[in-house]
Amino acid sequence: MSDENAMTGRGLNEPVDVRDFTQRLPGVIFQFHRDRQGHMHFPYLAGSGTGLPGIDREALGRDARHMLDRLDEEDYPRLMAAIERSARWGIPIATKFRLRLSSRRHCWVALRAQPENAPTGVLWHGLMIDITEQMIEEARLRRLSDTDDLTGLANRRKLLIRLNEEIAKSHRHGTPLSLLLLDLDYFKRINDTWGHLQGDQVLSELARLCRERMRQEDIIGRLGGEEFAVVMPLTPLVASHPLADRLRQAIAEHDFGIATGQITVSIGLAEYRLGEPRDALIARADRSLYAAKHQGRNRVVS
Ligand SMILES: Nc1nc2c(ncn2[C@@H]2O[C@H](COP(=O)(O)OP(=O)(O)OP(=O)(O)O)[C@@H](O)[C@H]2O)c(=O)[nH]1
Repeated sequence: MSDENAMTGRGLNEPVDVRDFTQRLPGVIFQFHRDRQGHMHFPYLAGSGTGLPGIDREALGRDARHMLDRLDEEDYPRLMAAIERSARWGIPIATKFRLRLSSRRHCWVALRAQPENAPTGVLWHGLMIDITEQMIEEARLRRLSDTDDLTGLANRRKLLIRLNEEIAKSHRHGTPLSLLLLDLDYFKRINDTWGHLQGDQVLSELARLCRERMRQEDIIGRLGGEEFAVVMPLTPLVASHPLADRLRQAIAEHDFGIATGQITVSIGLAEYRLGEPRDALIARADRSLYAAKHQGRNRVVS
């Protein structure tokens, strides 16, 4: 007998009280049945890990709706499709979903299940584990990898991903899309005169101003250094130009804590042309920005 088994006083594979054992599992093991009419229930459900709070397990033995009704709206159709695929092709289900605990709280559940054809329909054998903590940690790490440290804006990587998505939408629906590139004027001078820390503060304050001035659906990011970008969905140039100019003016008039009028920005704008590659759009906005610098700064060029 190993040391471990010596502790339990049992030999390996000696009979255990299975009922007691399953109730102590840090998860739920189950059988899930769907009959030919589509009625679903859990003939077997045991374990303690996934609390299924507020869900009566007895009731699940009669009708799985008691749990399915608590599924997050987005996850419900996804899980139903996974069940359908699994039943049709005999492939395992491997997915995760959110269960509503209250109007504002939910938990995440990972589900694995193996289907088997039964005389009455399809029977799955599976397990569910609460993965809420892992999902929260994952979301925290994702936020970190998407966010610019100094300003809290989307970083370059995230902004380019969002730009790709908006270009795809614009391409599909033929809707307008503007890209704005913004660069602080003579920022080196600000750093040299007031110090790098003050420079950092100007960048954070500028980010705050952009967030305040732009619309909820606009995506604002810091491309790096003193260069920022705003992706403006559903916005043609005729609309984005006055918006950009109002932003430019607000920045020029803002008190950044150093002499007002010291901080100005140059802005380059471009509107997406159907079928144009992303980098061509960026290059056109960049050329406009270069022209704004060249023409004397503190201006918008499209
Ligand atoms: N404080 C601070 N400065 C930064 C940061 N990133 C880049 N910079 C500074 O931004 C300055 C950019 O200088 P340049 O590229 O010469 O441009 P500029 O002085 O803004 O001149 P124009 O763009 O031509 O108007 C440099 O001094 C960089 O050190 C940052 O995170 N914090």
